[in-house]
Amino acid sequence: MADASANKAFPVSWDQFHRDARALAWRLADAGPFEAMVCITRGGLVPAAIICRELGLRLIETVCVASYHDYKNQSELKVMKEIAPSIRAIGDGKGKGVLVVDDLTDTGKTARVVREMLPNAHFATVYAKPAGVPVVDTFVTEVSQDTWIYFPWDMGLAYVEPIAKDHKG
Ligand SMILES: O=P(O)(O)OC[C@H]1O[C@H](OP(=O)(O)OP(=O)(O)O)[C@H](O)[C@@H]1O
Ligand code: HPA
Ligand SMILES: [Mg+2]
Repeated sequence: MADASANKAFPVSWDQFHRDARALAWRLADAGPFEAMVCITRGGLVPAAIICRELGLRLIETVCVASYHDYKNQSELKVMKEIAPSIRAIGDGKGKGVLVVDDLTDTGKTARVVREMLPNAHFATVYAKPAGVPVVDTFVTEVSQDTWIYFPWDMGLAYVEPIAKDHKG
C-alpha cells in the first residue's frame, strides 16, 4: 500500500531523474505516433517537460489529480481539472494518439481514473510499484510496494550523521 508502511527508501537525484525520464522517452519513441501529451499534475509535470522535448511534442494538456496529502498519506482522489474536449477528440476520441505521463504509479488508482477518461491512450510513468504495473503501458524502473520514492523536488541538502556514530561494528 502507498502509506506509512512504505519503509524502504529510494531517493532519486535530479541527474538520475533526468536519465530515467530520457530512458522512458527512448522506450516511447516507437510506441507512437503521438499527437498530444496529457500530463498528470503535479508530479507528471517534470517528466513531461523532458519527454515532450525528446519526442518533439508541443501539444501538452494537463489533468489535475490529487490523491496524497502530506507525506505518504493517501486520501480520497480528487480530479481538480478534466482533460479539455479538444484533446479528448484526438484520434478515435478515446485517447488513441495521446501519451499520458506521470512520475510514478503506486496503487494504480490515479492512472486508473485517468484511463477511464482516455481508455486507448498510452500510459507512461518513470517509476512503478507492482500494484500499478498492470495499469501502465511503459515504465522504466520497478520498485517494491513497500518502497517510498523520494523525488528531487521534495528534497533538500541536509546533514547526515557519520556512519561510525551509530555503527556497532
Ligand atoms: O498510483 P497512486 O497510488 O494513485 O499514486 C501515484 C500518484 O501519487 C502521486 O501524486 P499525488 O496525488 O501525491 O499528487 P502530486 O502529483 O501533486 O504530488 C504521484 O505523482 C502519482 O500521480
Ligand atoms: O513512493 C512515492 N513517492 C512519492 N510520491 C508518491 N505518491 C505515491 N507514492 C509515492
Ligand atoms: Mg501525482
